[in-house]
Amino acid sequence: MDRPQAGAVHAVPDPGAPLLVVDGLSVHYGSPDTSAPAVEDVSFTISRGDRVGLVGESGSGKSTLASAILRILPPAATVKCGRIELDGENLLALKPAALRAIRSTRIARVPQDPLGSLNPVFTVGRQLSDVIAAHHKVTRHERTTLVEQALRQVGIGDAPVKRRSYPHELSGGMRQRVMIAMALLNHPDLLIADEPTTALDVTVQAQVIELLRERVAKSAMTLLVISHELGVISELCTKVMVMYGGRIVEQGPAAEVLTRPTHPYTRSLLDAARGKVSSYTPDPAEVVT
Ligand SMILES: Nc1ncnc2c1ncn2[C@@H]1O[C@H](COP(=O)(O)OP(=O)(O)OP(=O)(O)O)[C@@H](O)[C@H]1O
Repeated sequence: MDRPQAGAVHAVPDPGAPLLVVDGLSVHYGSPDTSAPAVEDVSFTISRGDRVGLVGESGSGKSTLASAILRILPPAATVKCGRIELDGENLLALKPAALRAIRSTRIARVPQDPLGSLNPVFTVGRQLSDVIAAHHKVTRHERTTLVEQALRQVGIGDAPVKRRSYPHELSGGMRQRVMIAMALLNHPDLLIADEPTTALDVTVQAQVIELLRERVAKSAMTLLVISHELGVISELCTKVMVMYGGRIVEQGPAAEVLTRPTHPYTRSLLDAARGKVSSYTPDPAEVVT
């Protein structure tokens, strides 16, 4: 299945054109007057076909930034200022119905915790089928065929059996495969994978990374991977953005940032990934790029 037949026809995208533009974005939990920003004055552009990794330690603001892009920030959060545009459309100005239409067809997310993201009382097949039904007018029989194709594409061989399974009946790796299938169902322009392997066993992590790499390459999809692990980023991404304290402190091609980092925090991340004891204390005089 490359695209459900009954869907809207998108214009042929121009590879390399800006897809997501984030400009001067700041997010606070609580009042901007009394709370420190979780994301502060963040700007970047992701072009079509880019595979971008967002890396940084816990609490650096990665998930807040992803939630702001997806417009799923909790009520306590406020976007103080900034712009988020997808193909020139201001996501921050969209009404709920327009947002629902964009989610899963234009931007989709592979979550950190597949068990918490799947509904425990419905089979995985039913949940995949509902996502198709929300956006495409296809018969029940066609939906079943599409669901089984989607499961096979993520390496779930016995799809007719597995689609009848409830989430708790599947392994963690299998559940994450289902989430990837769900995210890819409507062929989004941008796939946001938020710590896609963190909840998985080490052996399964490698399989899920390989699956993501294969699916993204096959569909020439634009990818934003969020991870605190440089290994995951280096496996999947062509560009890297490094977050620290709510800011992007360094960004550039993965080959450069991961071999010749310019910011001391990125150097400490790389040292830690290589098993060297390393710590980073910000110097107030440091230039933030
Ligand atoms: N719902 C919330 N309410 C209040 N503060 C929050 C909330 N979520 C995140 N924060 C705060 O915002 C800052 C950024 O957190 P965020 O979760 O975005 O970072 P992260 O880099 O994604 O971390 P992790 O890798 O642990 O998920 C942290 O100081 C965190 O404590």
